[in-house]
Amino acid sequence: MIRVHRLSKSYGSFRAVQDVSFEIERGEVVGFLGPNGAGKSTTMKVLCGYLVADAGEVEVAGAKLPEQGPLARARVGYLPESTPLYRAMRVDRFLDFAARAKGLGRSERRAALARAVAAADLLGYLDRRIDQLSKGYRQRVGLAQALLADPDVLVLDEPTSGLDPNEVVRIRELIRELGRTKTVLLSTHVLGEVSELCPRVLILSGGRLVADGAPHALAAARTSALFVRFTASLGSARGSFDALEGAFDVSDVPVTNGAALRLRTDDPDGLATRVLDLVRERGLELVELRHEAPTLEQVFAAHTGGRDGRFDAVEAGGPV
Ligand SMILES: Nc1ncnc2c1ncn2[C@@H]1O[C@H](COP(=O)(O)OP(=O)(O)OP(=O)(O)O)[C@@H](O)[C@H]1O
Repeated sequence: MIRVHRLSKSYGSFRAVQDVSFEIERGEVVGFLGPNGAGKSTTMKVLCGYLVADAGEVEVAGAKLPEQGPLARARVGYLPESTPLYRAMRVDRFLDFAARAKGLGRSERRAALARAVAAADLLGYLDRRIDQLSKGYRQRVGLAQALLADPDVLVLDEPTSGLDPNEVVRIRELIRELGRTKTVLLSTHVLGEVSELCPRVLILSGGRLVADGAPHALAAARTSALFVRFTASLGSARGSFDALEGAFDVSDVPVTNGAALRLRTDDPDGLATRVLDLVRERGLELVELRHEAPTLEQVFAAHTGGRDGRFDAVEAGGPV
């Protein structure tokens, strides 16, 4: 449904998107992550035919870009970061206007409007002025506008940004519903939203694609840790943990009773076996052994130059 090959886009001499490639199959719901200024909106605008790439090949819903820009705009539903709504207009008139702009004929418009209004859950609000709606409802109007031509592909740029928690929940439900029948590319800064809605994520950083995969697979590819707790202090056995094969960054974790360690590792299963052997050998009393997998936040940070996903007591749930 979406094929991007070596896409680059600059603003003047500033390279906003560099050599980005990915493909999205029909029916996928994909999260598009990246820090501010990573190039997400720029990529999305190119996909929707609103910006022309400097280099690369882009094909969306069968439309080649930029050659078939009008076709792409008809086949892709786009919810921009700040929805350009004519706020003094009534909802129904705005949607009718948007449907005309998409080239829908009179008879098509009626059906398109009814379908989009139902999908965006806007019934009962059609005669309201847009500027009298809450931000969540204005976002629904934007969503209805994106759905007018019944597109196969939806590109949603931070659809829940700035909404109150109830509205966030409702918009996420709508997106989940739409994801059953459509291909969705969703940019967001809310990692919980991605975990909830997207089986796959793309992470952009500094204009480059730095990760592509299922959140759990990306997490599995990162360094994780083992947390081990004992009834009593380790005494002379402490040094043996530093020497365990596959353990690095062995750190003491403050606990109220006994002793605890966090061992960073790329091989949690193998290391757990060696920890248990050592415990037996040294006659230690173990009260807890658990694997701490990296969270999506840590994966994101590691890929985008934030904190590198190191484990400390706070990230791992506070002192034990
Ligand atoms: N019209 C423009 N002219 C010049 N620079 C621009 C323009 N639009 C975006 N940029 C710059 O390009 C870079 C990428 O911007 P873009 O909006 O694509 O990032 P983003 O990942 O969507 O960020 P955010 O999460 O803040 O929306 C940023 O540094 C931005 O300042």
